[in-house]
Amino acid sequence: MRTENIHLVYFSATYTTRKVMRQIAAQIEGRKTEYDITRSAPGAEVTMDDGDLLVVGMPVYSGRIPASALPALRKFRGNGTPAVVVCVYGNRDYDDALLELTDVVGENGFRVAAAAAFVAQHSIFPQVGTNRPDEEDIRRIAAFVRQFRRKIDSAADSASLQEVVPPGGRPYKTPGKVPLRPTGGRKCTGCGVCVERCPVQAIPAGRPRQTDPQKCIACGRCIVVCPARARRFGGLLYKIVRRKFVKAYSVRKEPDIYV
Ligand SMILES: Cc1cc2nc3c(=O)[nH]c(=O)nc-3n(C[C@H](O)[C@H](O)[C@H](O)COP(=O)(O)O)c2cc1C
Repeated sequence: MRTENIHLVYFSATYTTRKVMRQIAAQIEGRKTEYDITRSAPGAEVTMDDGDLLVVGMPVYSGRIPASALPALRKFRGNGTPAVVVCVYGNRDYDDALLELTDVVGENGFRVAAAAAFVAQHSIFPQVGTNRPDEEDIRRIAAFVRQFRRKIDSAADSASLQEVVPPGGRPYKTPGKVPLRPTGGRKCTGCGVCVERCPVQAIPAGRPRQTDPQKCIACGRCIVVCPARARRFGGLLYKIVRRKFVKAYSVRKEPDIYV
């Protein structure tokens, strides 16, 4: 079957999921439309049909997909339309996230023909998965694209596409609340870039050194966008958790592909 309109939908706070999605996009032929749902959802539902292919990318947050991304993700509706789902995780585990993403996309009218979990630098503990995706990951991404293209191209129609069921359990694991919040330090110039780019409006406009602990999802966006490098995770708790985390999860993991 032909899929000439490629719709790339992703949530990406620190841009590694976006990097994976753009690598995928670079390997697929067709007319591409990118929807970055990190800070906002499309105003109206986006309905897909014949000739369309949905490719969705989500980071893994506590073994799940980010809860704050779900309302926007649910705006994309299919009509038996083929879809490919991708999770990007920080070298610990993707637990139930890929299954959850497959389920959500399936419930919205898509047939999930392929799924993959790729590794990227951990956005809270950058000493884990440092500089990934790397050259080897990019080769694996290209191989994944070749595999799902072959599968979709050789299917007579979407009804005959075999759907994938990635690993994971139902009910999905309950995500633990991450007790870490980035804050601004003395280098903060009050420019407001973090206030504007925070996906959940957790940084008060007049007081950008602070973070609203009720709203913050610890995504790390404010750290990577700060031009003065003034924001960071800090404090004793962070240092203790980081030491344990780096010790436990530094052995390199490789991507998993389900086609
Ligand atoms: C709140 C939070 C929870 C996370 N939970 C996990 C996890 O359960 N397993 C894992 O391997 N990585 C986890 N990570 C790391 C991210 O999945 C990883 O860094 C991802 O590449 C971030 O994507 P982004 O750059 O597109 O925001 C977590 C990151 C954050 C911010």
